Amino acid sequence: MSENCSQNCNTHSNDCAERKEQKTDFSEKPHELSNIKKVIGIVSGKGGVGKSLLTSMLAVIMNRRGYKTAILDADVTGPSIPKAFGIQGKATGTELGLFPIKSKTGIDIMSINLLLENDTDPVVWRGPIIANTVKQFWTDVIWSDVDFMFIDMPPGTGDVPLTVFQSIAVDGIVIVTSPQELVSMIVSKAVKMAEMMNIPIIGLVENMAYFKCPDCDKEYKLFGDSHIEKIAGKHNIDVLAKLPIDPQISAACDKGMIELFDGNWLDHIEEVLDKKIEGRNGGKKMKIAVASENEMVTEHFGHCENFNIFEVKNNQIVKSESIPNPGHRPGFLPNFLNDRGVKVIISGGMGRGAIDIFNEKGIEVIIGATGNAKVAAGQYLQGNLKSTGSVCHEHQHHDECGN
Ligand SMILES: Nc1ncnc2c1ncn2[C@@H]1O[C@H](COP(=O)(O)OP(=O)(O)OP(=O)(O)O)[C@@H](O)[C@H]1O
Repeated sequence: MSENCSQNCNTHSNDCAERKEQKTDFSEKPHELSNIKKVIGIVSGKGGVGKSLLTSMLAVIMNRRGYKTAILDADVTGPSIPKAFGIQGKATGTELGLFPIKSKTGIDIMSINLLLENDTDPVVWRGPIIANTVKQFWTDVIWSDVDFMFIDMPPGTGDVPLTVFQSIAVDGIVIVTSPQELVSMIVSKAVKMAEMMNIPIIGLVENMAYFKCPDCDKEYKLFGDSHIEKIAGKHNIDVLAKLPIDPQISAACDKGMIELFDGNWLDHIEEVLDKKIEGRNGGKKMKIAVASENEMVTEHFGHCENFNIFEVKNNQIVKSESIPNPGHRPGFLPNFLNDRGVKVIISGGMGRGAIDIFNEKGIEVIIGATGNAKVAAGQYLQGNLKSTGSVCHEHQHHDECGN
């Protein structure tokens, strides 16, 4: 360290070797017992356009198709999800965390209304508390295995939705509008917010687009002609669906029977969400390193013989290579693997020091693994390999395990 260094990088404009990078990553990890594959946020420019309805419908459709589905109701000041699903009970918890409530057809739901004593109590909290509540729905709720989580986002593009986007790793958003809104401006704002957050936009849904006369089947555009295609074209995004105003829909919401809704407007959504959205380990490439003795997971991370590196795409191993351990010096191996793009390290055992360095670099550490390295990597991708979390303290392992 230079002799002039005050260890406060803000007081100097010059770059120096000791300069520490400012961290701007506010993302929070989900509860360690949650294994959530894809997270879809439903956003709108303002309240009352059908955001909760669309969130519910998407969850119902994906649940009908056999996916494990969950709804995180982040619309804390206007929570309408429990009512639409007819949920009366209250959420429970243990010292480990909170449990969502299962709907009649098995959709896991968490909402502020499942925690308030009286669900007609207004939530008159300020923005930071609301944002924090939503964060806790992500970090403190034990969601277990979820294929698709749908988040009913707080309305608008202000402070609260922004904080939610920063803390929860959303894989894509669906923007819902209605024709009477100032659609163009609202969509532009939502698109800008998504771009700022670097979140893919899955598409637009126009709600209340028309009313179909039950007697003559004629469609009436109650709010005038739609400009949704033009707006979508301007931003190069897809129009996923146009939903009619349908008294049966509002009746289903009011009676808590949204799970029985009938309509084919969103039938193609499985294709869009399953194939086109990159999940946590989805379309993005990533690498898993397994500390090994040849083909087998080793107990001793620092003194392993080789690292089996598996390249993953669409949650599948697409390439395998074995690289020799370049040698063990404290703190060296985490940097060595990080430089090679490794995002997950699997080992039998590891010292606290090495675990901390990996964690600082955002690399997930799985310890306690045994057996064949490729099988272990495959189990991890299936969500079946959990870290025992056991740190190696034994004196004789001190050096071998990478302390
Ligand atoms: N296409 C539709 N046909 C009939 N009723 C609808 C339709 N879309 C929404 N509604 C009704 O309009 C009301 C508002 O919808 P919803 O709660 O989904 O809006 P929102 O955007 O989530 O609003 P908020 O942000 O205020 O919660 C609900 O009673 C819902 O049943």
